Amino acid sequence: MQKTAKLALADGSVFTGTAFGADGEVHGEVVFNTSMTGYQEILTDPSYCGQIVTMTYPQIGNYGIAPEDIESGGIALQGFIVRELCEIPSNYRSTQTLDEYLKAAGVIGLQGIDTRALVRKIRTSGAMTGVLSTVDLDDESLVKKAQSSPQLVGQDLVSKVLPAEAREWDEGLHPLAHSSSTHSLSGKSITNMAEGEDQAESNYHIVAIDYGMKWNIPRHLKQLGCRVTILPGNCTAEDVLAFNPDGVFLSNGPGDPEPLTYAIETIRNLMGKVPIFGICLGHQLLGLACGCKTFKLKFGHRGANQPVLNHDTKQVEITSQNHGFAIDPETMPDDVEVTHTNMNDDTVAGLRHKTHAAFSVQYHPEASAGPHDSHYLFKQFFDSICQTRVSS
Ligand SMILES: NC(=O)CC[C@H](N)C(=O)O
Repeated sequence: MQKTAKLALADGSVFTGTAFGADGEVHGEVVFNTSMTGYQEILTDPSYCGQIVTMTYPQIGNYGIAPEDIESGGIALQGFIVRELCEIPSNYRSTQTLDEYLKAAGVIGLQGIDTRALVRKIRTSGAMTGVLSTVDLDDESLVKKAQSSPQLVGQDLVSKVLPAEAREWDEGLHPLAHSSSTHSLSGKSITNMAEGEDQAESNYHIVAIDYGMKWNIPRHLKQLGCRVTILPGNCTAEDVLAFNPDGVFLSNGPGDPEPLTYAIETIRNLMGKVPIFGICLGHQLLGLACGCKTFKLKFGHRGANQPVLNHDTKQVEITSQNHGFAIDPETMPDDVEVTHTNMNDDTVAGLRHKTHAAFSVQYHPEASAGPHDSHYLFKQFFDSICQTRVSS
């Protein structure tokens, strides 16, 4: 028998549909993602911690769940909303339906609502807090709860998703993830990433600081032929330097970057000592460590077709994105420059320090899911590691 679920927003609107996944009640910031594929990677991206995610693509679940496609140890988002759930997936890699997956993970799903109307509301009014419930179906009570649930701004959500301890990462890219443009088709190494250098020959060591990292990032770092050590996002600069790394990577992660003062301090103490590359939250934290400020976007960028202009090459990259905050260019000090711009709204999509080897992007070159246009950034990081080693 079908069970009712409801989503109430802080502006008083209520959407009634059918429940799938687990039963219960959650609150969170309601956001939308425009990707046509990649729902499994979205579900397991820790950056969605504290959020209820709506997919704009009308049918979700049609290729099921494949264990190789997870991006972290579990699902960090609060709830998942689709127009239509596909209950009979067709995919030789699938081991479970989306419904079964959410049930097992204890995550509430809602389907059968007008997701276009919901998205238009968010686009017009901005991301809002909401409550998703299968247990309380009283509109008035749900709206009250939505209005009194906490805002994302000012919260440290990284502490909820960072790993408990350090570990080594040994997995390279999945053979299916190799693109012909940047990776050798033998699946052995990234031939043109390190100018023909074979994976096994590099002895560089990268420390990746994990604020809720998507696993396709260390897969890419490993594919560069480097030793990869992952440290929890609350590590100090001394913890990092104790490994004597050749490069430091700053990961993606959930929520507002400004409250993460411990992470900003660590990065500030690493700058100038070791090459740094940051993605998404890592980009925002690098910017904050350089003296920039961040602000909250009206409804954020979440999807797999965001156009970004590379100022060096004048080329446009189509990128995968998931963020609700951005660097304020007005606050950028003189020793920092913008390298990439989001062409939809002219927000900062990449920056670099003019004197230290440190650069970052607001988007996701590891894709997963999404286009592979920006894979070159991993090579750029590798090159800056090589150059620093040669000149030191
Ligand atoms: N994917 C991410 O790292 C997101 C960064 C940050 N939490 C934001 O929403 O802007």
